Amino acid sequence: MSLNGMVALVTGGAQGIGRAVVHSLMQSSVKVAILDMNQSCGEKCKEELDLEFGEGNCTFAVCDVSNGDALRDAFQRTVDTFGQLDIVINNAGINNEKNWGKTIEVNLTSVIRGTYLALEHMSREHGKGGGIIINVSSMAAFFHSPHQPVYTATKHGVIGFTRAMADASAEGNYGVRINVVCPAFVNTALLRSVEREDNMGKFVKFKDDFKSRMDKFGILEPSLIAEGMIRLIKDTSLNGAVMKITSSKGIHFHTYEPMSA
Ligand SMILES: NC(=O)C1=CN([C@@H]2O[C@H](COP(=O)(O)OP(=O)(O)OC[C@H]3O[C@@H](n4cnc5c(N)ncnc54)[C@H](O)[C@@H]3O)[C@@H](O)[C@H]2O)C=CC1
Ligand SMILES: CCCCCC(=O)/C=C/C=C\C/C=C\C/C=C\CCCC(=O)O
Repeated sequence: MSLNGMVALVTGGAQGIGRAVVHSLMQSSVKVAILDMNQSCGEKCKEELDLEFGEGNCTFAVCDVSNGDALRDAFQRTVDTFGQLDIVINNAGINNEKNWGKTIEVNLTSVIRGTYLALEHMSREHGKGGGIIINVSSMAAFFHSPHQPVYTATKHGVIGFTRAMADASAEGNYGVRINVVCPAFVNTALLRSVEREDNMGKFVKFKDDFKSRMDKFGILEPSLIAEGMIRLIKDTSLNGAVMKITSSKGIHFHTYEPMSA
């Protein structure tokens, strides 16, 4: 499946996993709208992408995904600029056990809102031509982490929401495939927040235990997560898939018991 000419929107796309998938999409000739709340990082990212791929192939907008109106505007501006929307990656996430309410807003509520906005712009229900949504969860949803209970809860939530919406899309003939990716530890700024009391709150005292998990399970590069996402986009048979990415098994899928009638 060629992605040439498609338009994608990536939240939290200025650095880390988001930035890696933006780069992979642009290598496949996809035009990309990058949303991020980090202005300096986003501007630097766009400058570098313009140099590599030429101007006019990506946009950057400062957008806090937890602000519903701002997110709605950013989706609309993407369609106004590029004329269509085909791929949405709800990637922005934080790790903050101290301000755990914010963690729920960014990691779960904004993923739900981003999915609904994506459907407004892509679903046949709304007279649109279909598309692909990827929501970003974590292996923390499978190996619960005592160091980050609320982060873990949000990542469970993202999987449940995505699978249910994928079924709704199939049953409602939305023409939109909705999948979720669950990376293990990835070498990004987020991972380094394990050292910080203002992120981990009282759980910071477990940081050595957390770090020994990283030593045990290894740390992945963002490019591997981007590779997994491109597979989710290109494989038209995948809807409601839960992709896991770990050091020991690489890119693979979680399987569930079939639901009995
Ligand atoms: N790094 C890791 O070990 C893992 C990360 N993940 C998930 O991958 C996703 C991306 O994380 P990383 O690339 O590691 O983190 P990162 O910290 O390197 O990048 C996240 C980006 O999201 C942006 N962001 C944060 N809050 C935002 C908001 N409210 N509105 C808009 N942008 C916002 C940040 O400014 C940043 O540019 C997150 O959902 C994270 O939970 C999942 C598994 C492992
Ligand atoms: C500082 C917070 C950053 C949190 C980032 C995150 O989401 C990482 C979670 C990763 C995993 C959860 C804990 C342990 C399990 C890790 C990998 C299991 C791999 C098992 C295997 O098949 O090898």
